[in-house]
Amino acid sequence: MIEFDAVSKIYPGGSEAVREFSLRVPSHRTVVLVGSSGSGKTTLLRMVNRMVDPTAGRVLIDGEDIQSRDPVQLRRSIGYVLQQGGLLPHRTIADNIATVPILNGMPRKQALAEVPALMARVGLDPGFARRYPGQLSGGQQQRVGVARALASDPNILLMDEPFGAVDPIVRRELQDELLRLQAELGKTILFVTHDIDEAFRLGDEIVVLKEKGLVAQRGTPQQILAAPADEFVRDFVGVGRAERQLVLEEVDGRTLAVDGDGRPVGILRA
Ligand SMILES: Nc1ncnc2c1ncn2[C@@H]1O[C@H](COP(=O)(O)OP(=O)(O)OP(=O)(O)O)[C@@H](O)[C@H]1O
Repeated sequence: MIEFDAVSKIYPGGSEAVREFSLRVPSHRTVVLVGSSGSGKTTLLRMVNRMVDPTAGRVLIDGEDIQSRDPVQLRRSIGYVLQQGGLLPHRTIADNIATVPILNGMPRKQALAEVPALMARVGLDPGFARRYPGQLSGGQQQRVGVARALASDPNILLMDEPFGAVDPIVRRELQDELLRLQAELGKTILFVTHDIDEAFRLGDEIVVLKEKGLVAQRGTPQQILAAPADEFVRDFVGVGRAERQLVLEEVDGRTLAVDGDGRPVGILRA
């Protein structure tokens, strides 16, 4: 479990990124922080692996205040996936994926021997192992980023807009892949996005943030969609958007769901 206990962050220079934020991320769950640019999402995520230290408050992992943990050791024990993959361009895919296990002291040969299974796990052809990141598509690079984050089998995965730089179709594939992986692996995932649809797809729980990490609402996707806490959440979730305004229509004896623009989006199961 990850616990934010009234954390605040004022960056040197005076910019206040987060004000007294508290949250529990239960083990084996996916919690999504969603909010517009500058709401403090990345700052909060980075507090978990001590890339950012709070100016006030505490972050605990399984009950232990991480302020007492060595930041480098801590970072290597947590998977971290970034929007641009963060891959080393002059190292092969295999070397990129094996980086953390090797840093953790695993013999290089053994770490490299585990690469094909990791690649297969994220839906990548192990034949790509000898290629370089620039030879892969954006979506494939993101899969490498996920494989690298999983390589040392961390309990916690931090994901910062990991699918933000790929086109919508690939994005959807990567989301499906993450759902499949999570059903298999049961990691504790803290996921950051500004895309509410992505949050709805992936999150067991969603935290909608306003500026400075102020929580507008938290809950399951169902709770947030059914009962947005205020005007801000209504707007953010797009309750009034045509594609969220479904009505049922009878056509040839079957019941279709039709959106606010009249487009059919689904059919009720008999
Ligand atoms: N290293 C830094 N130094 C000073 N100010 C910073 C730093 N990092 C972030 N900030 C400021 O803190 C606030 C929150 O930034 P943060 O990146 O956490 O938000 P975010 O919700 O992740 O935004 P985005 O979606 O644009 O990444 C912003 O006002 C930003 O300008």
